[in-house]
Amino acid sequence: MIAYANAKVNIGLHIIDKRADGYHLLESIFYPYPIYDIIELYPKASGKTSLEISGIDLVPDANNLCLRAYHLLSERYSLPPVHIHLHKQIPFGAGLGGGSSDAATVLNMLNAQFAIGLSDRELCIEAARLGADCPFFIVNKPMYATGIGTELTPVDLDLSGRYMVLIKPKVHVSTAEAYRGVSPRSAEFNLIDSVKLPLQDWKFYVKNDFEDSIFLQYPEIQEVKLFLYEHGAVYASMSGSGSTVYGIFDEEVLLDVPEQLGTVYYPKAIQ
Ligand SMILES: C[C@@](CO)(OP(=O)(O)O)[C@H](O)COP(=O)(O)OP(=O)(O)OC[C@H]1O[C@@H](n2ccc(N)nc2=O)[C@H](O)[C@@H]1O
Ligand SMILES: Nc1ncnc2c1ncn2[C@@H]1O[C@H](COP(=O)(O)OP(=O)(O)O)[C@@H](O)[C@H]1O
Repeated sequence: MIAYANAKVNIGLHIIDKRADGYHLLESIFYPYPIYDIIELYPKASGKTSLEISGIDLVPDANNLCLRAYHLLSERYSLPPVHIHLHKQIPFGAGLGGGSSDAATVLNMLNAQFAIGLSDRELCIEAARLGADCPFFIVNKPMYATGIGTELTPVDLDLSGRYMVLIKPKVHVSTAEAYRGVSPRSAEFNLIDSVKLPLQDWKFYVKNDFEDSIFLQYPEIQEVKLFLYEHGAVYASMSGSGSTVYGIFDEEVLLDVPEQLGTVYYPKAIQ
């Protein structure tokens, strides 16, 4: 069985409070983005569950979210061993949720392959054990996320007529470290109302609270945002805890991105 795991971007992100266990309460819009990891999974007649990774350089250790997703379900449903081949294309430490997407995709694949019969709602509960971003990838439609990111409500936001480009600076940002650098505060503007405004007004109202502290630490990420505005983006923002910055354009663009700024990603259909 082969499946494609897409990325996400965060449209606005307010960090509202910090829980006693250290997790933060937030509001954000999670929006699917069409770049993909490719996952092949098949049952093995014998031996142990194994993971092989190609594409972007990521070492296949026991903490890989593909394996954690397998072990989560195999403990409860005594699944046979499987082999997983992850072809990694979504950059990590990028705010694109690639690891969470892989995990959600493996949960979906196991559920189908072994006819476990879990509903999407039940899969979301399992996914939340693997990461706060993970349930979103089970639903995989534009969602207004609250709580620690696991409470999801469909949101009426359609950017399909626009063109979104990503630039991933060379630096990786650790999510846990990024959360340690922010101070929660009540949101200045209501996010759901703000995204109903014309796109050219978003730059005044749709904010990612991680930007201030991350831009201070990594000015090269802010440079990417300025580059996107200078090259015609109607709206640009860092995604999640970074380091990727996306720009939304009125029409298709081909950007001449200086090598030192980072790697550019254009939306692409599954190949
Ligand atoms: C910031 C966001 C925005 O969508 O995405 P990324 O930038 O990572 O893609 C998410 O909140 C990331 O979610 P996810 O990457 O699944 O986080 P987890 O694995 O659950 O947690 C990693 C660490 O981040 C911190 N964390 C995570 C979520 C949250 N609401 N509050 C937190 O404080 C915790 O320190 C936790 O140990
Ligand atoms: N399948 C996976 N793909 C990417 N990263 C993974 C995976 N499994 C575990 N990780 C770990 O999770 C970290 C965060 O990866 P990822 O979720 O892609 O980025 P982000 O949190 O920036 O969206 C990586 O640095 C890596 O150590």
